[in-house]
Amino acid sequence: MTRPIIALDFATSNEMFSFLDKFPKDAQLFVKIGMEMYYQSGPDVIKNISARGHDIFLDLKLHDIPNTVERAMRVIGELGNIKLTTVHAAGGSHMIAAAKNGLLATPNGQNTKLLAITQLTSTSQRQLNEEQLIPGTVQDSVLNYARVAQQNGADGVVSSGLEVQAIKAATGSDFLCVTPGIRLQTQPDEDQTRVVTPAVARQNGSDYIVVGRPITQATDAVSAYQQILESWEQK
Ligand SMILES: O=C(O)c1cc(=O)[nH]c(=O)n1[C@@H]1O[C@H](COP(=O)(O)O)[C@@H](O)[C@H]1O
Repeated sequence: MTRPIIALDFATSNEMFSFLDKFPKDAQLFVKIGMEMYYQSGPDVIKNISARGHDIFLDLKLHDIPNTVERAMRVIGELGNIKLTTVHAAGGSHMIAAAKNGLLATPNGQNTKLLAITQLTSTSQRQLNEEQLIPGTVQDSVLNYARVAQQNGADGVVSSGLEVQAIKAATGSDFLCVTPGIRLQTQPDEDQTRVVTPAVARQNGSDYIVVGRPITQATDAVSAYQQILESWEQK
């Protein structure tokens, strides 16, 4: 069983560290550093978190021309201690392949798994058809991106839990499915549109769930984490 990944979306590193301090000192968490923390604190935040023994998902969602992404991924690879990192699949096959090459170019990056974002969990059917002008269902688009990602060297994808069964059927069980947009039934969706509970993510075959506000904004963060963990581990 993997641990739920906690999205550390905080405005300052002080806030982030006081959140982490609520957990027992020997708790080995799996945490996600996104744009907000990384733009603010840079590589230091990675060093400080891995010094505490936590595993790191660095989620910068790169989306640029292949050369730029390859060079940026080389820098991410050199940071070391990054288990998972992301690009947008919409950047295309050449960009995904370049991202993987960038990681493979550094010894540390060879241990970093590359994930492609398919359709963000905040994207609705209407936005897909009317704003992105992509016809068909969200699942069709997610599956298309998952195939392109797999064919170009990605190790997995990020999608909603609603699409995981279909992705696994199309790509095989080793291709990682990472699932944000996680909410317990009683929790508000906020800006997410394609949400599932941890239990449903597990039943559908997700390898990892990513959970932010339901834990980081809870009055009792440790018990909120426990509740998510129990739902995730439930058969
Ligand atoms: O790449 C991601 O992690 C991601 C992809 C996606 O499609 N949807 C999504 O919500 N995320 C991230 O997952 C986290 C979800 O946060 P909460 O909605 O607060 O649980 C945020 O850090 C998002 O940036």
